Amino acid sequence: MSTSIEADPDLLWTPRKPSQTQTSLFREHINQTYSLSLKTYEDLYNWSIENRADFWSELWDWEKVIGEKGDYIVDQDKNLPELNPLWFKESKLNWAENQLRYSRSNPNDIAIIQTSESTSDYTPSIKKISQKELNELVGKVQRSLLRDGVKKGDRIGFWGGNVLESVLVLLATSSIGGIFSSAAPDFGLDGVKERLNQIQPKILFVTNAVVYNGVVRPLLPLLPELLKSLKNPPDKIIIINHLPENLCPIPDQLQNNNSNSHHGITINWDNWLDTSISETKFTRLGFNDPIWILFSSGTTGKPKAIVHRQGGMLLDSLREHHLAGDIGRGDIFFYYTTPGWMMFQYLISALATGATIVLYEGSPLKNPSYLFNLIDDLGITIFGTSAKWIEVISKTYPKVKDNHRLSTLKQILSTGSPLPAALFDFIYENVKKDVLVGSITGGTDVCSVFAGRNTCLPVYRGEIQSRMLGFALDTDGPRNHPGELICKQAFPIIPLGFWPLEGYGFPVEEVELAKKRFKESYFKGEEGLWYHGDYVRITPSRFGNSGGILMLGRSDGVLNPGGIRFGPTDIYSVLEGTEYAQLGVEETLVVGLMVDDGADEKVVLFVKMKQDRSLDESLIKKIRTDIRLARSARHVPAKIIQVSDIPVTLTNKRVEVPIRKLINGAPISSINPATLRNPDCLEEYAKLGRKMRQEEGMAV
Ligand SMILES: CC(=O)CC(=O)O
Repeated sequence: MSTSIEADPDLLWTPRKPSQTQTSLFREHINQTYSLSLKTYEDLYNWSIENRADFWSELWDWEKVIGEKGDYIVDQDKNLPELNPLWFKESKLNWAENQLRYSRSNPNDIAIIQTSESTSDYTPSIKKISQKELNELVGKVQRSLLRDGVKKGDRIGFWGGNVLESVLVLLATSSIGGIFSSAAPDFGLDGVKERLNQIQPKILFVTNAVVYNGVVRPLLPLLPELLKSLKNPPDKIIIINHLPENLCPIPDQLQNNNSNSHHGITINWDNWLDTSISETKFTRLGFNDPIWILFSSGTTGKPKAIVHRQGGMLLDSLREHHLAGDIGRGDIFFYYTTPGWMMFQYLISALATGATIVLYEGSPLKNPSYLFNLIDDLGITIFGTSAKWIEVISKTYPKVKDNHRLSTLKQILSTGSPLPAALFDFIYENVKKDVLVGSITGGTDVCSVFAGRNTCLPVYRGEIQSRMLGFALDTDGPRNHPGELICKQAFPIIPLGFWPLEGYGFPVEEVELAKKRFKESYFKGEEGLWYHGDYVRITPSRFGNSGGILMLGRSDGVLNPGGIRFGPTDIYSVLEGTEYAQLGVEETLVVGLMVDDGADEKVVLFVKMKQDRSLDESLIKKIRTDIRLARSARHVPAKIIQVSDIPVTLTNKRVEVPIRKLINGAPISSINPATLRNPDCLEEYAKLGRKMRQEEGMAV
């Protein structure tokens, strides 16, 4: 451990006024309330997990949650393995009421800015919606849903772009106690079908089209086939004209039903919407009532339909945005996402802090300067994206700071995959020096962040700043060694389960199967600890930060050649710099091939090259040398093979686990193609697997 903060070569950024941050002020408040003398973030973190009931209760008050808290928080002693205790059992609240709370106190503040990509014949205008307008719009959607008989527990589906209406539908659904679920425009028909068939929405909203990479991509032509394939189709389909109708006309099969009457199957948003004006009314519900269903990008079986609880989602998003992130009124918060990713919910929940949120629909990369211009034009203060986007920018648009002022920008958040150390350097050298780079991790399973950005702490190269308050995170191995990320105590954002939950009219066998699958997915072993599926290392505590986190890959993608365990990221990070991009390397994937009857494994590196470039002997030699020098001889892949494509999930994550299974002999049918963006490439891996197994003298 370094003795002085300035002497640490990995230190990249320090907060200017750490004592003024929400976390430090909260620590002072805890000290006063409980007569304690917690001095550092680490002290507060330890207190928060040793006194969970007090922590989450204090958080409720600190964040001025609207609702009745009640006396019961959680039974601290009834921990995992009770698996999933109820929290705040006596409380009553409404998620949407809390998201819209600034519409009463600050009606003229801008709540949402909506912007979209353009095409050669379509230039959308930037829309700004005030808090008051937002409340009234949600009220209109709410009344229209109620008129259509929507009630507590009904599922409402949304398929389409990251547009204002998606937020209105989510808020209105929650105001009534409905359960929201959305799919992105780029999910193929099978992906949408699988989701809708599981949850059976009463009403489905669809945007007529989206623009991506300058091209109009209509969704309506897919709708007739989608509806035909649903076991239990929605009562109504509401079409949102995100693009002008002349650019994407309604197909004939849908035209017939498109009437002003509310009995048709498909109705245009404008015809459906109740236009009378009055404020939204909120039904207060229990903390543990469901709010939305997210789908995990698991690659075997049906996607897991994860049900989250409204109180947990509200309280923890305030912990994340306001307490850890100091986001509040005056902030303009952008996160690049689609409604098919949990970052959509992450972005929208920042409304409860009073910040303005920015919705962007379109490709983030068609013009790499576009989003940086947006930061300057809108005065964005918090900018969120994926590690992949930062990597592409570092290769295609490296001189960011020469072209953009970025004077309002305070934080850059990154997720989706680990942010390698080289990309921290890229941001600080080429984007902005005085900015908090927050690599954040959590995911669909918790719909929040377990470890991430923290405004009261320094940023160290390659590290996630801290474990978040209230989560007893650890690894299943010794400290400072890589291990699986676990949570040792129950927390209020454990999902309620997988859909269907009990009590919603689904067959008992389906409910029981969902319960079993849920338990098997996260709670391993006798102790019933929460296994998050990530392979990580918690670094030693530095300057009171409770230890940062290094992400090493998905835990089941762990490599173990000759008994040396390491994550795929150890290899990716060596090959991710500009040098390899210039040599033509586009993407890589690393997995283990089982040898010696499963007693050992060989590391196999698949490389996708840019068009017209090939993986020649000299490049293979360079890869081997660089990995040996940067890591160790044990990390050097035994096989380095060029492939035509690297498989990714619908949310663009590389999939080590199914490819590992495939090359070790599992059939292609064991992988659900609807969960992948490019399932056509699986055949190539199956063939390569057979060839490699033959070379190793195994039966194929
Ligand atoms: C916060 C996250 O972890 C988001 C994701 O990568 O799915």
